[in-house]
Amino acid sequence: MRLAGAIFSNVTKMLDFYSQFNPSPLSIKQFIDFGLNACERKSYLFLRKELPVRLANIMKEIALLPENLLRMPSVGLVNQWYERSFEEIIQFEQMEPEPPILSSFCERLVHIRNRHADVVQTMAQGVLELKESHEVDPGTENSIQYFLDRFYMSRISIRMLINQHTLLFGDELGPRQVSVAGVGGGGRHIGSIDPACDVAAVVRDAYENARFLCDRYYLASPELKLLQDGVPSDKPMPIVYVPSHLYHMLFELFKNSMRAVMETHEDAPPPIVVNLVRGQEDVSVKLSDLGGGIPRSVSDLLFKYMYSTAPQPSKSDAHTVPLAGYGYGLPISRLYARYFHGDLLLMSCEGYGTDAVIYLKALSNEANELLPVFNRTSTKFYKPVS
Ligand SMILES: O=C(O)CCCOc1c(F)cc(-c2c(C(=O)NCc3ccc(C(=O)O)cc3)noc2-c2cc(Cl)c(O)cc2O)cc1F
Repeated sequence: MRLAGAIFSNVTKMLDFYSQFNPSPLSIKQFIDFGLNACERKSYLFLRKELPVRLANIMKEIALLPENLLRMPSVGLVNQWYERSFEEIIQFEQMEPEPPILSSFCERLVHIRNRHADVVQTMAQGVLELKESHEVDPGTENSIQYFLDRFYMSRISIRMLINQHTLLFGDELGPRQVSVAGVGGGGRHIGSIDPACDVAAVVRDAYENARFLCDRYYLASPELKLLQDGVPSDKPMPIVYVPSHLYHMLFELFKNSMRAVMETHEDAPPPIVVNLVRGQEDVSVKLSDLGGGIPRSVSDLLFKYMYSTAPQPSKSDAHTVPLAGYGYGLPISRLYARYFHGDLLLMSCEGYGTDAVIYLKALSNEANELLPVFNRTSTKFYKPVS
C-alpha cells in the first residue's frame, strides 16, 4: 500500500478507535480542585487521551453531514484542520511524560488552538456557500442546526481543556506560577476560571464596551440600571465561573438590547435593567429592555445558524448591523451558557420589549460540562430513516 494510503488508513483506524470512547465531562469544581495542586504530568496523561476522544467524536459527525455541506470548500478546510490536529495529538500516545515531552505537548496545544482560531467564521462561510449553491430543504436545515450546536459545543469544550493546560503549565505568561496564585485579577484565577468571578463587575464591563459601540453608531446609548433581587445594588456577586464566557454572553445581549432600544427611541432612550438573583440552584442574570420586542416567529430565528448566515457586510459599512445577523452571537452565547449546564432564554413581548435571561449553576459541583456524544442516536439524526 502506498505511504499516503497507509497513513490515511491508519488515521481512519485511530479515529474509529478513539470515537468509541465517550468524552469525560468535568465540572468547574473538578477543574478548580485539580488546579489547586496542579500536576502537569497528570494533566498530560489525561489530555493526550481526552483530546483525541473529543476530536474523534465530533469528526465522526462531520463525516455524517449532508453531502452538499460536506463538499463545501470551507467545510473541507475545517475538516483538514481537525484531521491535522488529531494526528498531531495522537503522536504523544507513546511518549512518556518527561519534561521535554511536556513542553512540546504544551507548544503543540498552542499551535492547535491557533490553527482553529477561525473555525466559527469558516464554518459560517461553508453554510453560506451551501445557501448560495443549493436549495436547502428543512430536513437539511435541521441537520445543520443540530450539527453546529454540537460542533461548536465540542469546540468550546476542547478550547477549555487546552486553555486550562496552557495557562496552568505553559510559559506564555512569563515564569510559571510557583504558588497556586493564578494570573491577572488579583492573582487568584485557576487557568481561565475565577473562583470569585464578580457577576456585577462583568455586567458593567460588557455594558461599557457595548455602550462604546452604541455611542459611536447612534451618538447616544441607554443607561444601565443594575439591581440585585430587584433593588438597586453595587454589591459584588461572586460565583465560580469562566469570566470570558460570561462576558461573551453579556456583551452579545447588551448589543442586541441597545440596538432595539436605539432603533425605537429617537431621544431619551429608556435604560436597560439588569437584575441579578442568586437562588439555591441558579444564579439568574436578567436583561430587560423596552426596545419594542420581536414576534415569536423572529425570536426563534435568531438562534438559527441558517437564518443568521448572511453575506458579510463590507468592512467599510461594518457599523451597519443588519437585523438578519451575520454573527452567530446568539446561538453561540446560548452554547456558552449551556456548556456548564446553564441556559440562555429570550422572552420578547412584541410591541413592548425583550427580557433575556442567563441561567448559571450556583454550585460549582453541579456545573458539569455538557458534551455531545457520537453514538447511534446522533447517527440516526443525520441518516434519513430508510
Ligand atoms: O447577529 C447579529 O449580529 C445581530 C443579530 C441580532 O439582531 C437583532 C437585535 F440586535 C435586536 C433585535 C430586537 C428587536 C427588534 O429589532 N425589533 C424590531 C423588529 C420587529 C419585528 C421584526 C420582524 O417581524 O421581522 C424585525 C425587527 N426587538 O428586540 C430585540 C432584541 C433581541 C435580542 Cl436577541 C435581545 O437580547 C434583546 C432585544 O431587545 C432583533 C435582532 F435581530
